[in-house]
Amino acid sequence: MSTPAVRITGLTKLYPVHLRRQKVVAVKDLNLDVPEGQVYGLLGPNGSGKSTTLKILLGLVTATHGKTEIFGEDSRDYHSHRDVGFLPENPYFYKFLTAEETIRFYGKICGLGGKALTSKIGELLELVGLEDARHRRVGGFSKGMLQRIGLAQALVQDPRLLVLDEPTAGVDPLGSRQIRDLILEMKRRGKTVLLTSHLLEQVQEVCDRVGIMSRGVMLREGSLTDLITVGGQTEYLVENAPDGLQDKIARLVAESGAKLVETRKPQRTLEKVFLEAIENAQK
Ligand SMILES: Nc1ncnc2c1ncn2[C@@H]1O[C@H](COP(=O)(O)OP(=O)(O)OP(=O)(O)O)[C@@H](O)[C@H]1O
Repeated sequence: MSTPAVRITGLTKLYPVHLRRQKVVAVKDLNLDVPEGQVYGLLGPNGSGKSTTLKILLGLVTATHGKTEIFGEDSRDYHSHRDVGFLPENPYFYKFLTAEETIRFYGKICGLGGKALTSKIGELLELVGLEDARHRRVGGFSKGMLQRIGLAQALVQDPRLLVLDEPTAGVDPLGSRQIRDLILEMKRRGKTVLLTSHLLEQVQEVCDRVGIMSRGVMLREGSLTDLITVGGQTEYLVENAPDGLQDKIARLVAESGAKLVETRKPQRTLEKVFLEAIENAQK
């Protein structure tokens, strides 16, 4: 089997509590693999240890026990970070810089420069849909625009692994749709994405694998399809059903000894209705 993009083995993190002897257990004996080329969603309620796990992986916080690897290298070694782009939970950007200057700033930190960086900036602004805001100061950006400029900075050195902490938190449905489309585009380009979220429907749309954490412990983990498929049942979707078909189907099902559990009209999600209404109004 190929080396996973991320491997976390027996990870535990205890935070000291000021003036107390007992410690907060933020992460407890966590194991997970993120296969290369997949989108992995780490889910859990507030305080379940998601951000701590990411911070340890990125070398921003030290682990109490356990091992974290990026493409087979110990992630405490900063060389392993050359292939990683990171979008923190609440990214902070210099308000007086424009979108272009912001990406240039991060590009230079990553050792890029000259014409290569200038063309990279154009490419990234187009990718995240901010070409029109190229010369606008980031201080006036909406939350959705800030997350998109955050994604652009995470992509500046063309990393193989993207780590996104709550990429759509606080973003409206239209903005979060754009971010999800970008995540899928990254996957199409062969990148691996590890993200955290508590917006479950959104995770369901983009993730191949999911881990559910609570109080630092991994409760469930696996491929999204395995986790959400209801065993022993089959759904049929029929278009233009003539009168009487439903009764015939019910009879056939009864004759076969199976049980017809439910017949219902398919529904669209409220999000789809919302996005359609907004998009039509913008035409
Ligand atoms: N620097 C710190 N010092 C002490 N305790 C901390 C520190 N950072 C996090 N914790 C505690 O560790 C636990 C896990 O926090 P963490 O931020 O990793 O959770 P999370 O799942 O990312 O939550 P959220 O969804 O709110 O971002 C919480 O109980 C939190 O209070």
